[in-house]
Amino acid sequence: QNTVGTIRNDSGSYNGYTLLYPANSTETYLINNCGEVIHQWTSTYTPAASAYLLENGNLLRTGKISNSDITFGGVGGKIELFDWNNTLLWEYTYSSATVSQHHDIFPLPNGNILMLAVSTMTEAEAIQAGRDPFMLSEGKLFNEQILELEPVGMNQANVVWEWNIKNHLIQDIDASKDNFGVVAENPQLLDINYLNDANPIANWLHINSIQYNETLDQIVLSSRILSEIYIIDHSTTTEQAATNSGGIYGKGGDFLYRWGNPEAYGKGTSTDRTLFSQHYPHWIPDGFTDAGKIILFNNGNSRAYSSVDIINPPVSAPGVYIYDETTGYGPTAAEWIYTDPEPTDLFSSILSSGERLPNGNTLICDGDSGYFFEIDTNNTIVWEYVNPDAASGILTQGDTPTANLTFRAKKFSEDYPAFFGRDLTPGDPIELNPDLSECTILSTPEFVFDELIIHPNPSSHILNIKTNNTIDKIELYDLVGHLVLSVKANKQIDISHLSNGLYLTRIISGNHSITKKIIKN
Ligand SMILES: O=[N+]([O-])c1ccc(OS(=O)(=O)O)cc1
Repeated sequence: QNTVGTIRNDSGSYNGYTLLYPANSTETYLINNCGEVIHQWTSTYTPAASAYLLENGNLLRTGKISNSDITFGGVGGKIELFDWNNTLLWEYTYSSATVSQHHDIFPLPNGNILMLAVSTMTEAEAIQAGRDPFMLSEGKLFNEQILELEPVGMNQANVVWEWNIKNHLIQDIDASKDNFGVVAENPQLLDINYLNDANPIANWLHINSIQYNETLDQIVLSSRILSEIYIIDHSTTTEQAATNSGGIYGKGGDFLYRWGNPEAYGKGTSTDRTLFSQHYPHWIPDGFTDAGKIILFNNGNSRAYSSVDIINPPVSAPGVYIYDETTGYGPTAAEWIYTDPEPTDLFSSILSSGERLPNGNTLICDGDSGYFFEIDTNNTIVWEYVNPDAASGILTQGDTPTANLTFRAKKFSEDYPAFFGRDLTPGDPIELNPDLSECTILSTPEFVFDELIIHPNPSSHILNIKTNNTIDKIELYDLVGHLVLSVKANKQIDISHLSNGLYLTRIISGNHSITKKIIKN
């Protein structure tokens, strides 16, 4: 039995490439299901927490730089963008005595980057914002902010949008302050004095994730300490985002939705909690099982087991969340919950993730053990991998792993555009003295083009090929296998000179191809 690297690869596993960015390592790896390294990037920094492989093959990665003033787990301060060949294209530093990037970022479709950060409120500012003066154990309080960065040059950015939690607070202890009000009547605001039984530290929210839904133009955040997730509008201007009006949903930067701990907004008690220091809430992508719902890793602090949960927020229209004056935001419970058959056998108090895969499997990262596992639709474990790149260095097969934490696991399909035209020849596994005797890459499912349509068919003259994938080459074969036509990078071919009959059209994209029948008439 292997102790690190791939532990299991059964026939039901999803055959793709997994991005691995160990928390204590400067390396980022792309591995196949046997744990063989397909590609690797090297930074000078360990990650703040997250990293992303972009569709163009670039790696966008957070980095941890030292900051003696802002020190909580997940503090980074840096973002780096590498191309496929590990050339640093851009870097950005957001770190000082009073601000820091931390945990997560999100690459937007337009090339901008959403960045999570804290900025320090002084004791006086916190009290002016309604914080109970007895709840300022560090003499400061962190304002959580989101900055949208438009990269400029090699190491600069324009901040093109901004949101700050300090503009969306409420409190019921000091009527002399502007934001005094009834917490239970204002679920769109955050009670600055709700501690959820935590110590009154500066990092009172510990936001650990930012994810984005392009269709809705909404952002979902996750607070580890308050055990709540929050959805806000991204369609606002920066000015609107500081208020309670404007944007597609008309609420400015106020919460559109919150879930996990209704006690936080006066709609329940601690027994109504459904989330426990959760991580990585994100919308399941279109085309996947449970698309549009929110999946997350529910770490389970204070209940001592972790789960992966899917919730389906009730809406009256897309992105418009139903609020019940008595019970608050629904649903009352998650729609799907995965726990280990022996629930306490899966427990990670920090980090971690769960994500749906294209074939309906679910990939789970037990972060504090650096353990990735994939379950099929019957909850059977079909793939297991243990990160061998630990704080002490690269582990050897057979070692008992320690300090090999991982923030998230993300598996990409073989047809993810980043892989087109790349050399994906497997190298060695990461671990020393590897043992792949039990592992084979079991299946190479046919490459699926994203909605490939050939029309008209039959055709006497022109064939049009409609697909979002890049077409590198089109080949036409007759029924005895002779190549009769070969066209480079085109979405249209002229077949008027061919004799009538049946042909096979082979469409090539990177190192994948698909073959379709067409009729010339
Ligand atoms: O040890 N860390 O690197 C670490 C610990 C906690 C942490 O915050 S959490 O909310 O993601 O668990 C982030 C990073």
